[in-house]
Amino acid sequence: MNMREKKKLVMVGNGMAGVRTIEHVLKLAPDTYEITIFGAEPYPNYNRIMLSSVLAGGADMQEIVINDWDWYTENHIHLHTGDAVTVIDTTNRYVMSESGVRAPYDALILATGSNPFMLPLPGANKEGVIGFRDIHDCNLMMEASKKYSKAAVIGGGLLGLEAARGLLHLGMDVSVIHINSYLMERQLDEPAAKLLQKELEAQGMKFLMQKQTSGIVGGRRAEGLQFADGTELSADLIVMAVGIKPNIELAKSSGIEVGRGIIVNDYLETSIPEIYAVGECAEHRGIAYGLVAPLYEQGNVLAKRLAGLDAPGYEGSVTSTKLKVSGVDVFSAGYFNESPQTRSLRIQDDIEGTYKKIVLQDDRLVGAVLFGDISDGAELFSKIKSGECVAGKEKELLLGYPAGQPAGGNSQSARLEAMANDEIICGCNGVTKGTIVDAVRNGCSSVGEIKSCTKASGSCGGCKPLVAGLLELYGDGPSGEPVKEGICGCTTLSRDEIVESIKTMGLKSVKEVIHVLDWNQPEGCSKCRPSLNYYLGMIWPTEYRDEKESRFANERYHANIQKDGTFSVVPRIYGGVTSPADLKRIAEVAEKYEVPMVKFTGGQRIDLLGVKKDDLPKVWEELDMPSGHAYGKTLRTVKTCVGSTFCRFGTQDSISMGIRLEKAFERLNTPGKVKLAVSGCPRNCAEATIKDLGVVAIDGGWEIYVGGNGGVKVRAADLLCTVKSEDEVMEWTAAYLQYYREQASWNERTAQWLERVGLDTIKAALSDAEERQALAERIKETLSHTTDPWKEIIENKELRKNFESLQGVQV
Ligand SMILES: Cc1cc2nc3c(=O)[nH]c(=O)nc-3n(C[C@H](O)[C@H](O)[C@H](O)COP(=O)(O)OP(=O)(O)OC[C@H]3O[C@@H](n4cnc5c(N)ncnc54)[C@H](O)[C@@H]3O)c2cc1C
Ligand SMILES: NC(=O)c1ccc[n+]([C@@H]2O[C@H](COP(=O)([O-])OP(=O)(O)OC[C@H]3O[C@@H](n4cnc5c(N)ncnc54)[C@H](O)[C@@H]3O)[C@@H](O)[C@H]2O)c1
Ligand code: SF4
Ligand code: FES
Repeated sequence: MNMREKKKLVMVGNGMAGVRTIEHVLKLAPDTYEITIFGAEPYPNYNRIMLSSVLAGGADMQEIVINDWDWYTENHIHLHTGDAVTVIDTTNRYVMSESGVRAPYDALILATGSNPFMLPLPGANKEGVIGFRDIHDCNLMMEASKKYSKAAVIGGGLLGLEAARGLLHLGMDVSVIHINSYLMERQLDEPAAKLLQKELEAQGMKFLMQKQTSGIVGGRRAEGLQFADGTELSADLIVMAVGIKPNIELAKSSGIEVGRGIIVNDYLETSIPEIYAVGECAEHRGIAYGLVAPLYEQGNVLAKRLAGLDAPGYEGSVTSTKLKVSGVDVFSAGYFNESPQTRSLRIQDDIEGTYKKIVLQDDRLVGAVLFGDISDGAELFSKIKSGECVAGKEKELLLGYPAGQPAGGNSQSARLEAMANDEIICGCNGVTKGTIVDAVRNGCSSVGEIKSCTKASGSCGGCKPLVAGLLELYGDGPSGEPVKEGICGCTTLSRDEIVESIKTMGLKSVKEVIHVLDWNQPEGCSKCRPSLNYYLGMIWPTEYRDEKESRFANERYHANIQKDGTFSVVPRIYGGVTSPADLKRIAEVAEKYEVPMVKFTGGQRIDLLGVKKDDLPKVWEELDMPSGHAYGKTLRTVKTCVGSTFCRFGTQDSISMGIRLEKAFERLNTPGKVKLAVSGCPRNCAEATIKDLGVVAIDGGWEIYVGGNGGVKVRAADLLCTVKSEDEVMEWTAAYLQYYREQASWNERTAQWLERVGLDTIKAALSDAEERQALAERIKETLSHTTDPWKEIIENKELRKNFESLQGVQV
């Protein structure tokens, strides 16, 4: 067909929903239209969703372009960017732009999106008060972060929290002002929102809840906020994220019927013939959507209409959302609030930090909220959309695996394999498992290729791990390229690369590392999660909050699980020295809780074996002794010999030296477990030379041995140094342990580490007095933030509950 015979299709708005519609039109009716697009922004079509990631350092501006300039040229599209349409002449069928471009149309699409809703507060027009909608806003925030330090975000919804996270990443002190009593009330219920707030507070975000802003103070530039209750907050940058308003002004002034948005029917037709509206600016059956998935569905329907195909209309969408804040997994879909017609099932695990609620109506799933573990999101959302009957399967949906089956078979690949072909993997683009599997079978061999071919993972990116999982499951495996060995199968990054990235990029949580460093499994695995938890705690001793869910079961329960499911309890007995009173108490507790066995350990401690899980907090409480940490990668014991107080050979007081060491370094997190010993003379009765660090008294001083091991592979320790005083023993031990903490890989015992790096390297690092003292200072700082885990659980009702049998299931 000749170009001149083509119909003229004009689109106002060069954003996500509009251009997606055009892409479909080009596929369905490549020769029907001569296309002209006007965009008010001076850019080609870009992924607005990813602005949050740009702000948070997870992507750069170049990466977010969806269709570059060449795409428009290749598809013969006349593009006018940085030029807003100001007039629609609906009688003579043309539009006119700000710069005076006149474009006649046969069909006109309005895809003008939304504008951020700016609260009409006194002072809202001051410099430094912005919305968060486009590249310009994003640049303003990045610039402001270089000059100013305090940011206030008004609105604790999806956008506000993503903006706040980005500003935190940029080093600002960020307060979120929220009008409601809990965050994201449009997407979450209260328990999930409270968990979210706690998690974000741990990342450094501050919250002012139930606060109504009454004004913005300052001179030309904003300097702070005033609230209705008379309080104030100082801020150099104020971001308003209190919702959006469909951009309807152009339509309204052209006589097109509008409500909250531009009113459209099921075929996206407005009140004026040949004028259509799609995306956030459109109001369909009373709803103006603010997420891309429904907008893309609208785009599909409109493209078919424009291509002249006889296809069903758009009937509205059920939506799902995910908050794109690294380190926090939140998912919500459908109708998640209870009503007299619904019933809900909930499960909450405070140790794992997870929450899950499903809402049912007439035996159908109508809504879900997930926090902490969102791996069931895709499946639940599919069930909500399909409206299938789930009677009898409610608990299965809640627990995420068939009731009665162990969760072990619940790996991502097992789930993906079990999914039906019509289940949606990419919510944003409505791409099913079947479509992705077909793409893989037709030769797509990377997530990028699958994205080009199916669009899956091309919008918010939240489904990338599932797409990668399907590729692994149904692809041909590695393409022969050399694969770099990572710390586990989830990444190709080495231990050192990860530690370096955590430091330089300021990553503060396991999930953030997984997200920013692009792990191929969204939840990580049992190998990388505990190691990341360790590295984060080692690097950020003051601010990092230990992630219990990233620890092995023994460390989560602060007791070693035994063959029969019971636990062993080893209280701390410093230096192996006890008292009649402590022994009596141990005996009474053992009798009261019918502990089947009381045994001395190889490290001179008393082990109560066979304690029931429910009894653990009570046993700890009644023992009233600190945890002996017999279960963790930490300082286990300091074994001592009798020493000079009673032994006639003893030259030094090994017991008091041992107790001093144990009291100084108990509770320390280390890459592998650490055992110490102190002997009072070279006869070495405490076997100090097969310990991670052993101290042996000699005439006039002490020898310090390192890297010994008495386990599977016996290794005699090497002499690190000889010192004169107890204080020097303390300093060298502190420096050695901290150097090991900073340099070793997680799960690497000192013996393996020493063999890997060599004794000379360690000696060189510690021989400099200044460096040694700096290491000792760092360990001191770390230790000042540790607490006794047993005590913490005894005193915290919520944590205590996790030791009761299956908690939190409410039907
Ligand atoms: C920071 C951020 C994060 C988001 N994250 C998510 C997410 O994770 N998941 C999700 O589903 N959604 C998310 N959204 C929402 C999503 O980006 C929007 O739903 C989507 O972009 C809407 O597409 P649209 O084409 O309707 O509007 P837009 O993408 O806003 O495009 C409209 C375009 O029209 C232009 N325009 C307006 N008037 C005129 C005129 N008169 N002449 C010419 N051009 C005009 C505008 O300048 C704009 O470029 C996010 C939004 C933001 C701001
Ligand atoms: N991850 C995602 O899916 C994502 C991310 C960003 C944005 N978006 C979309 O962008 C749009 C805008 O997001 P949003 O968060 O601004 O809208 P929203 O309507 O979801 O949330 C606005 C929040 O601001 C609060 N609020 C309203 N008035 C306030 C006031 N005076 N003071 C303090 N708080 C006030 C509300 O209680 C509400 O929780 C939405 O359509 C959203 O879906 C989605
Ligand atoms: S190591 Fe020396 S001091 Fe200690 S108990 Fe043995 S002989 Fe006595
Ligand atoms: S779910 Fe957002 S890109 Fe796939």
